[in-house]
Amino acid sequence: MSEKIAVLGAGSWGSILANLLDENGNEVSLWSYNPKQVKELNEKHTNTHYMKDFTYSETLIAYSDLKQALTGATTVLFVVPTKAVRSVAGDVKKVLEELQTKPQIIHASKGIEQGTYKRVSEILAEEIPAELRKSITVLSGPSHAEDVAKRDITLVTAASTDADAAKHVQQLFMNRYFRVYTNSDVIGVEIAAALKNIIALGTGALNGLGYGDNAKAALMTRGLAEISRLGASFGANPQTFTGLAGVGDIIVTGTSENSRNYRAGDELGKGQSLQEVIDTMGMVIEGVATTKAAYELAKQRGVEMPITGAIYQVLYEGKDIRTAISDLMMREGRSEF
Ligand SMILES: NC(=O)c1ccc[n+]([C@@H]2O[C@H](COP(=O)([O-])OP(=O)(O)OC[C@H]3O[C@@H](n4cnc5c(N)ncnc54)[C@H](O)[C@@H]3O)[C@@H](O)[C@H]2O)c1
Ligand SMILES: O=P(O)(O)OC[C@H](O)CO
Repeated sequence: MSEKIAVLGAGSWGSILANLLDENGNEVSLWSYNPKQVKELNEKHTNTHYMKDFTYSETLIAYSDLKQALTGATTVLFVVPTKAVRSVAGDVKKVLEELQTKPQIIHASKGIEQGTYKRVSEILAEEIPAELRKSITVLSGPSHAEDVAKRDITLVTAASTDADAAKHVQQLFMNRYFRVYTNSDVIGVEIAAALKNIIALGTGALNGLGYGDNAKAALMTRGLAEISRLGASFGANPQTFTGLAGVGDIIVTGTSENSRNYRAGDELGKGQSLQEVIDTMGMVIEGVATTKAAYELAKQRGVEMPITGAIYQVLYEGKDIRTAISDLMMREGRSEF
């Protein structure tokens, strides 16, 4: 099967997924709002700031003009940071109406919108033409761009309320190193994907402070418990949190130097300020904004999320990390389940 696919967002993940789709035999246009990046991708087939030492397929074409990128596309994949999804989707809507095309919509972003607390598929549903909403599919799971760039084995899930749409995404992405399952639980997959970044900030901080594996395993396990509680309050399927988007992604993000969230936490643990960490990363650290959104959302819904609350206090209220850890540890004893 070969298609014309437009990938929107040429950071680490967008550019590597675009390259994978190209390798799978599709005609891929990669859109970035940064003309310098487009020039580098087309002339040198590199994207040095985001993927050091990777050479992209010569048939992958980058565009800074959205209309050019979307022309003829039967599938559109959004991979911009969550904070940019609404504005990019609004622009996409205008172009699609002009082109009179009706592509399938996929996204691979992991976050929750500030203020509205919307998941990415909800933002897209509000912004794209109404007839495309049903096709929205989320691609998520334990997947660092750096590993996919090496064609290392990666398993993810494609979640949609439309089974045919999820199946289509599975077929588009599957290859010898990239295996895709389908899932109908969009809510659970998106909540798990967004909130695991908060926990990775935490395990990174534990690492920076010199804590060991026990502490990180504890944080990931109890972190997933509170993520599942929030998911349940929205009607998510509890099984989703035991799957690729849940436990899988919390392991990969919460233990790896490839994770920007983990690395950011590590630097915080070593004593850098949040602003210093953001300034030096030069790439999106989704967990920072998601911590605020999840903290407010949990309060609004009356869901108990002590770890998220502690990380919120560290990031947004200047609480000392060691005090936050000690306060969590000294909470009243309770039953695990
Ligand atoms: N990097 C990974 O391994 C990975 C894996 C799975 C999911 N994700 C998710 O994918 C999303 C994108 O992450 P990434 O790693 O590619 O980020 P990145 O920081 O590497 O790149 C982000 C890209 O978005 C562009 N961008 C930023 N603001 C924009 C705006 N307002 N309008 C248009 N474009 C804008 C940047 O120019 C850049 O090209 C995030 O939600 C992330 O959680 C990343
Ligand atoms: O680098 P991070 O922390 O944004 O994590 C990347 C992916 O979400 C891992 O699955």
